[in-house]
Amino acid sequence: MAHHRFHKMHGLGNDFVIFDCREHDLSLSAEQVRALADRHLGIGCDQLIVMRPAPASSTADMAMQIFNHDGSEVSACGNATRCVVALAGRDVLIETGAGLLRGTLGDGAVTIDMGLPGLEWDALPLAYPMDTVHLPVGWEDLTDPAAVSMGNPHVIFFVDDGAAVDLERLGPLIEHDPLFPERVNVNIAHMADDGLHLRVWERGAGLTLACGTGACATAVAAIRRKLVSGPVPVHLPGGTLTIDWQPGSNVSMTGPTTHVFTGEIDF
Ligand SMILES: N[C@@H](CCC[C@H](N)C(=O)O)C(=O)O
Repeated sequence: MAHHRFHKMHGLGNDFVIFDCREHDLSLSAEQVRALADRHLGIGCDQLIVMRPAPASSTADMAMQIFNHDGSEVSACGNATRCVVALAGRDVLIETGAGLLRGTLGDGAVTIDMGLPGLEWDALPLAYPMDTVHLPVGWEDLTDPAAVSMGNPHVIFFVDDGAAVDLERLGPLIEHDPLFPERVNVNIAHMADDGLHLRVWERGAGLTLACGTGACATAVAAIRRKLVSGPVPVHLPGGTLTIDWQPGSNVSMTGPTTHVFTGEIDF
């Protein structure tokens, strides 16, 4: 049993438990992650984050490790990356499973250079070669999705009424479909005069109030379909992110972060 300090933070209500392990070691089993992330028995969060020193071979200032609520380790989390930059208190280059990401502190917001989106079928991956702008598949009324990797896999449905979609029922069905060998994050978007409106069923976490990589993937898919051009506001249940992307360039994500409290726990 050891004593651990943690930060509870969120980006637009997508909440995190963050351990700053830049100066000491911490290894976590999937079972420990699930226990800490549990909202009844643990601290509670959508994702658990570990800040680590950058590997000696890297030019980064630090590294971050990302675990979903279900204990699975994943490569990318946009909202948590902003929180980590806010905790660092300065502009930083972060080594992630999705590559090197640059975070810039702004006036009340953090901008992350999220890198190039993965636009080929095998970047997600999908089980079969397909046109990722229009996947010829559907689940009940949800048809004709797009697919984009932001270092993690996203499928995006453009619908007329996002609120009418039973995402709690369809989300897990699509997340676990064999078309997505590494499972998938499910994005339901609709276009409005003020930008894109988005709800996300996250792989390994379920319905969340916001998903940064989901907002990036959805903006990229909408721009590829020529529905919008960047920068585009993406409105999520927890608030708004601004996403910018021009074909061939990196995706930029800007949004707020909130530090809720600092706590201590023995495990
Ligand atoms: N909330 C995140 C995404 C977290 C990871 C995702 N659930 C996955 O499994 O890929 C974000 O803000 O991007």
